[in-house]
Amino acid sequence: MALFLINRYLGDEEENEAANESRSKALLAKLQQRAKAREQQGLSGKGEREDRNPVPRDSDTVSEKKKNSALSESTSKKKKVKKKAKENKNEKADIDEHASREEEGAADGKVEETKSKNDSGDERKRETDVQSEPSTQDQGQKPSEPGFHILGGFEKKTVQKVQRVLPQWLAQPDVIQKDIRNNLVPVREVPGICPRLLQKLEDNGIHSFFPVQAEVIPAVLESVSCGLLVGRGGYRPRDVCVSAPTGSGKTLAFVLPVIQALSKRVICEVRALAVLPTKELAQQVYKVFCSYAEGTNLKVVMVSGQKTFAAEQAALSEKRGGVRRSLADIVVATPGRLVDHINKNDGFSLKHLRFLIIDEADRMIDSMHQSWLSQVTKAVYRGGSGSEMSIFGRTEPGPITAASLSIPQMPLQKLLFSATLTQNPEKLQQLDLHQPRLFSSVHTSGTTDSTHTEEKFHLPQGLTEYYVPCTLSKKPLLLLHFLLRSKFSPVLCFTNSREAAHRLYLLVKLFGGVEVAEFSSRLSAGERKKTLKSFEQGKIQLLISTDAAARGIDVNGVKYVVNYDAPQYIRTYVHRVGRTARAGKAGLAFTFLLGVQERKFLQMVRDAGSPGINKQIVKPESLRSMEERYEETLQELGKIIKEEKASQRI
Ligand SMILES: Nc1ncnc2c1ncn2[C@@H]1O[C@H](COP(=O)(O)OP(=O)(O)OP(=O)(O)O)[C@@H](O)[C@H]1O
Repeated sequence: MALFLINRYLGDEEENEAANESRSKALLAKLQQRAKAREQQGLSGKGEREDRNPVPRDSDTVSEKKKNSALSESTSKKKKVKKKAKENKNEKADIDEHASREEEGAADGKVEETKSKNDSGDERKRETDVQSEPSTQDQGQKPSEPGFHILGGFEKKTVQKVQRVLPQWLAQPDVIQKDIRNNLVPVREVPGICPRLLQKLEDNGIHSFFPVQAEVIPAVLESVSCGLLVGRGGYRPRDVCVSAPTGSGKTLAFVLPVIQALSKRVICEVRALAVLPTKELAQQVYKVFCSYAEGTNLKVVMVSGQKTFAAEQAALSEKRGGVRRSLADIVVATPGRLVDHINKNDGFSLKHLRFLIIDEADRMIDSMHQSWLSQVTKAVYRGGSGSEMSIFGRTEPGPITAASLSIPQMPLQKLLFSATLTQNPEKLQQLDLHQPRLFSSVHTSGTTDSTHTEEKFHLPQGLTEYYVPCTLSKKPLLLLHFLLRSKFSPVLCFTNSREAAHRLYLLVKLFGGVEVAEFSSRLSAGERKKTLKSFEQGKIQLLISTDAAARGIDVNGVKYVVNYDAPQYIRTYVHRVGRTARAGKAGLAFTFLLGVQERKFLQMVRDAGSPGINKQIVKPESLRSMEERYEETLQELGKIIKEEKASQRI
């Protein structure tokens, strides 16, 4: 009697168990009967054979010899019988297995029952595994040959889902409130800001800090509280990563502490380097640095290709009496021009660099193929190893040891900023961060399902999102309807290519009634700068742009963003719509969606954490009165494009 009852989970088979039981019992009995019959047949067959071929007997043999031979004969007979029985037993097992396999497809669970009487628990389990996976056969694998045992290790196991585990610094960030208006902090309440900067802020009309500034400024100031050489407790300061919505004031969050930290410097050397992806952004950040460096000895220089290489070279350093002298404390650069200066400009030195600021960090990581970061690191530690171990000598940081701490050296602290900072640790690894500290408005749980890898971003609080279902042919009319009938102004409109931007610009211009301009790489840097200025001054009602203006550009007073072409990636969407609803203000974003785009786009926006996107329907009747003029315009547009193509301007 069994001491314990072990209930096994048999899945769906359990339900059919009762029905299958009687059949399997019958089958087992039948098989056992057949095996027995064979066994008997084998024995009787042997007896017959022996009768037919009797062992020849010699009448003259000694009786003892007879005895012995009789004895050995009976022993060998016994052995043979045993052997035969054994063979039959194996045969029976084979038959069982063969029969089980034959029955496999016909009755689930039946074979299971049969085998359970013969096999050990392990074999039974293996068999169950094999049976419970018809997919093996479905996938084109041969079913195992009847009569052969499946040896261990080949059964298909269920693949465990891998949990994505974020490092603690990513999983548990310092939280930044995304609601700007209700979380303003008076500038004088934030500790550590010098009186000169407080005055400057007041002069610039800034009386309160936005949440990101109230969190990040004290953190960076704290890392320089013991001077530029060492961080708190004598250790190398931690790198800082900031992920906060568009228009939340990230620029001031790095400009203010850097200016304050460097304002007491004695010798002019490049101590802060801000790297930005485009000339326009570099120009914007340069302006903010200049504004807050006013009244100090600090010199800010921009190297973005807006001036000639020689002019930038002259602005960065000079040689007096054969001695190089830096003319810049803070350099604002685009990666391409920066690498040019590192490689071709002898007067440009980064040996004293203390802050490396990477704005639009996720984009800058993606453009790592230019290897600008490794070039910067090389330039920082150039000539640092070996003989020149003075207070200014620098070696690339390694593990912390008593020896490594005995000579303090200028640490390089990285400050990363973006509205869509990647949470991909592999990508962030490329930046070689030192004990990073993350400030984020998005809180992600430490572990997530591997299938659910979408990253979440916060959109500005004051943003209202809409999507407008439309057809390809009616898209331009919709835009004109918003401008001429709904009187939207100023509108920043995005297309997916510069050709599309140019075509739409020509079409709106030909239709008339709207002050329109385009913004793309078709224009020179100078033309783009002029266009942005006119748009900011309110001289342009509609600016049609590629993604060149999607990131970072801070144009005051943009009330409407129109995604004329739906963006393909969520990051692009976040940055495009983030050109409105900045600094806690309100703004509207419209995305034109073709029928085929609707489902995927809406899913993408929802997955990224959008609070909700409203449907805006424009009735066809509303467009009817513009249709005739639109048709004429299309014909004119066709001619102009032909002419442009002929003169190869497109
Ligand atoms: N404390 C403040 N009070 C009032 N206005 C502010 C304050 N801080 C920043 N601003 C203004 O808010 C606007 C957006 O700031 P900023 O360009 O730094 O945003 P951002 O977070 O860098 O945006 P993006 O991610 O799009 O680059 C700017 O016009 C800036 O002058």
